[in-house]
Amino acid sequence: MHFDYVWLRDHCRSASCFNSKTNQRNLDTASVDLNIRPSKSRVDENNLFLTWPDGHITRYSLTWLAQNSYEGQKKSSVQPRILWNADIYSSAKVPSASWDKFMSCDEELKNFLNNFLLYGIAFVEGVPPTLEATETATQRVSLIRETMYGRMWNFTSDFSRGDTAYTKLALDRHTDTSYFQEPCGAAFNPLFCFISIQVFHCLRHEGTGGRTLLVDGFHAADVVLRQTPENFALLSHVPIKHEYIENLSEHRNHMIGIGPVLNVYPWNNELYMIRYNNYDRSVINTVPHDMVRRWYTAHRQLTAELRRPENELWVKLKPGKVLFIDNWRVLHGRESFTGLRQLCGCYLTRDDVLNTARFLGLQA
Ligand SMILES: C[N+](C)(C)CCCC[C@H](N)C(=O)O
Ligand SMILES: O=C(O)CCC(=O)C(=O)O
Ligand SMILES: [Fe+2]
Repeated sequence: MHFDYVWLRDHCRSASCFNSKTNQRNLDTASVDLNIRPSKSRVDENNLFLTWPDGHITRYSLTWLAQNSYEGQKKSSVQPRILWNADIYSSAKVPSASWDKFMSCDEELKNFLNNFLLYGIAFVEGVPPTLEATETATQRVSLIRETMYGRMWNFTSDFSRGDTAYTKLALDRHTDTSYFQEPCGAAFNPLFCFISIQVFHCLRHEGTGGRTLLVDGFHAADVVLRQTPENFALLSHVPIKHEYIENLSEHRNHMIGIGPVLNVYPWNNELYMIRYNNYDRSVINTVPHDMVRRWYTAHRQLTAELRRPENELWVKLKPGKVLFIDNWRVLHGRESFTGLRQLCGCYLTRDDVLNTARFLGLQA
């Protein structure tokens, strides 16, 4: 492990430098000489002690240093995940949470969130097929993220908005709100059918088709990384625009989100977000001419992985079965359909989902 002296001085956890009640730094970092060196140092079995030129003594536990070193972070992952194709997910027989227990028992919520973090999708069954119950279920997990689609949405194929989601057409796999600077997490109830973590809940459906398609974007990206690392690198470095332009008399919106298709933490190359929406991808003018073709080649390889039939998990959402989707990881789509099909759901704020998970003791 390597530590810089200025870093060590900045991370002093003594009472005068750090308020352990608020977990906030008291020390004014700008007052530390950038060339500071301790005048004395000492180690015992568990601690390192440094005495600074002004006489101030800092004690670091060796465990704390190991946990917080760059070398330690580089080797560990921020969030454990199980990458899946249809077979892996089905064989895992991941249980759905049941509505009553989900609402009343923290252990049930914890199991639900654990599955959600591991697989990027999770279900709650037995939810009343109403907007209100969907909202109640969602609030157990997170704050609801209000967007230009509203807080809770209740949508059907009435073309009430300038987007293909509001039709009976098939939708190929995609992530939602790729045109936001920070895409939502989601939930769907098929009045219901749920999606950001998005919630989809299919409230009712009379007719044919309309199954939901789910694909683990991280599984596909991982194959690209292992087979063709230079393509993974392109997709994780080249910024791309996504755009939503709606021009209806009651709804005028123009959203632009810019960022790479694959988003990775720079210190360990761990993937944390995929933005993939070929419908909403905008003009590519952020890429130098000599890179454009290589980017398309990389994008094609990712698309081919995402489209492998063995990676497709098809589910028929029934009223009462709420689907939560980590919209930063799992792509969703749907079959075309006939008849009446109504879904309600909402977007979630990712910070608040992770907050709930951490509160329950999960690594997130
Ligand atoms: C209907 N509902 C509000 C859930 C989604 C509408 C968003 C559709 C958009 N093309 C996107 O992919 O973000
Ligand atoms: O109709 C569906 O099942 C989902 C449509 C969709 O992709 C969306 O609303 O984001
Ligand atoms: Fe969508």
